[in-house]
Amino acid sequence: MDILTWAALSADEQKAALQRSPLIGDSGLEQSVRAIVDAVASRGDAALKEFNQKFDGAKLVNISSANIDSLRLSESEISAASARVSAELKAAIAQAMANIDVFHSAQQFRPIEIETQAGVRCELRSEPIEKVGLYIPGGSAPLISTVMMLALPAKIAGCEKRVLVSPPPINDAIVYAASACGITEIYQVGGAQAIAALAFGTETIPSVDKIFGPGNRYVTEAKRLVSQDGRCTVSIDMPAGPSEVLVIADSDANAQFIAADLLSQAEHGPDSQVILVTDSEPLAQAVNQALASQLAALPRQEIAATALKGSRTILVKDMQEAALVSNRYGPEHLIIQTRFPRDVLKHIRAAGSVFLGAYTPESVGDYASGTNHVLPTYGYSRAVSSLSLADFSRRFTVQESSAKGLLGLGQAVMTLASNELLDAHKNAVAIRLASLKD
Ligand SMILES: NC(=O)c1ccc[n+]([C@@H]2O[C@H](COP(=O)([O-])OP(=O)(O)OC[C@H]3O[C@@H](n4cnc5c(N)ncnc54)[C@H](O)[C@@H]3O)[C@@H](O)[C@H]2O)c1
Ligand SMILES: N[C@H](CO)Cc1c[nH]c[nH+]1
Ligand SMILES: [Zn+2]
Repeated sequence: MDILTWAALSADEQKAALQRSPLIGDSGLEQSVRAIVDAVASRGDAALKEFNQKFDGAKLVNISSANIDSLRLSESEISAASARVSAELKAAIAQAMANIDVFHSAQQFRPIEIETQAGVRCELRSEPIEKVGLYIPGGSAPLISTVMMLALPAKIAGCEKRVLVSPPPINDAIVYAASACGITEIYQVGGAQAIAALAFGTETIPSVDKIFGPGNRYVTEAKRLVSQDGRCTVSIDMPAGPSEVLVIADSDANAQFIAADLLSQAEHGPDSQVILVTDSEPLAQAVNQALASQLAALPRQEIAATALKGSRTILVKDMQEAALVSNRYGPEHLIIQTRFPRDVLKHIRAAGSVFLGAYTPESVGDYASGTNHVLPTYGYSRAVSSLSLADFSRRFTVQESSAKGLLGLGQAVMTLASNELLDAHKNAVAIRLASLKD
């Protein structure tokens, strides 16, 4: 990776050093995704089957079990797929599920009920979102872990209808994990077309209230488009696009560990990005050497090598400057491999998920520590939170004023209404206060 010295860069060069590959605002991407979304909105299942053939058809050759003409998996297909999953993988899924369950169950909402002034009671309540759609990426790697990250919180939150979509041919372990997490509605369709189906509904796939899940640029763009489309009313979790990691390291850090962590995200896709920020030039050089030797042994070396081309190392003067650079980038994942990682953590203002110390590779959070791996990318971690139980429910307020409460609050409300020139608002109070004088 190129090694840049932060202090020697102009303001524009610093900006360029923290640039991702274009995703949002790419008009070519928007146009092609809009065409897919419109086709699904107007032609439903027929369009889905055409796109399945067009974008995923090549993978279906010689796969007899992949019947993409029936979009929904039958009960017997679900059982058969589950039976093909090894006992070892089932045990790993069970261990991951237990940790994800513990961490997300601990996030249960606590209602608030409070008297703001005598006779005026305010409440904050929460209800599960009724219908949720869960997108599981499957283009270049079958993300079994994403099933657990979405399906478990949806179940814990109490979402009644939980629909899962993933590109064909759907992976057996994705089907097994879905079933283990209580999902019975599984559809074989991916990409922008799957997102459009969840937004508008088709003859086979039901529309949902909120769409969750990460994906490539087509999926992420489709989520953005449908969430702004006047023809449907669907929310999305967040822009969770191509994976990224930023590692902050000092001279104490292990170059081999860092290279392994950088490659773990670079292998996700050619548009993934990895950044090393360090105050040690010898470490930066050692990481570059380790990257070269570890990359050569990876099956997905072509993908990772492309991602590394768009990645870089930034040399800073100290850990405080490292935190400043990281905050400006707002990484999806932040790994801190320094002598005192919690001291650096104190300065962190923007990151989707943080991994502390030499023995916390990002992989543990990706799969099984218990935290959620669906995280904001593209700098959105500055304002958007990592996925949690709260995302699967909606919060709403309740208020109740007694007659005494209205006597105490009414005049202030009427004064505010008068000053907003909204007499009907004022009258709604005045008519009641008058009735109390009778
Ligand atoms: N941010 C997060 O929380 C998070 C978590 C997990 C994974 N990810 C990211 O998810 C992504 C998964 O990507 P993927 O590609 O492997 O799987 P994917 O399921 O997101 O996308 C595959 C689909 O893309 C569509 N597609 C492919 N080429 C197309 C084209 N030219 N035009 C229109 N549509 C096309 C196809 O329909 C295909 O089914 C990776 O970038 C990974 O880094 C992010
Ligand atoms: N690193 C991804 C989130 O950006 C999640 C993942 C799933 N499997 C492996 N990794
Ligand atoms: Zn990962």
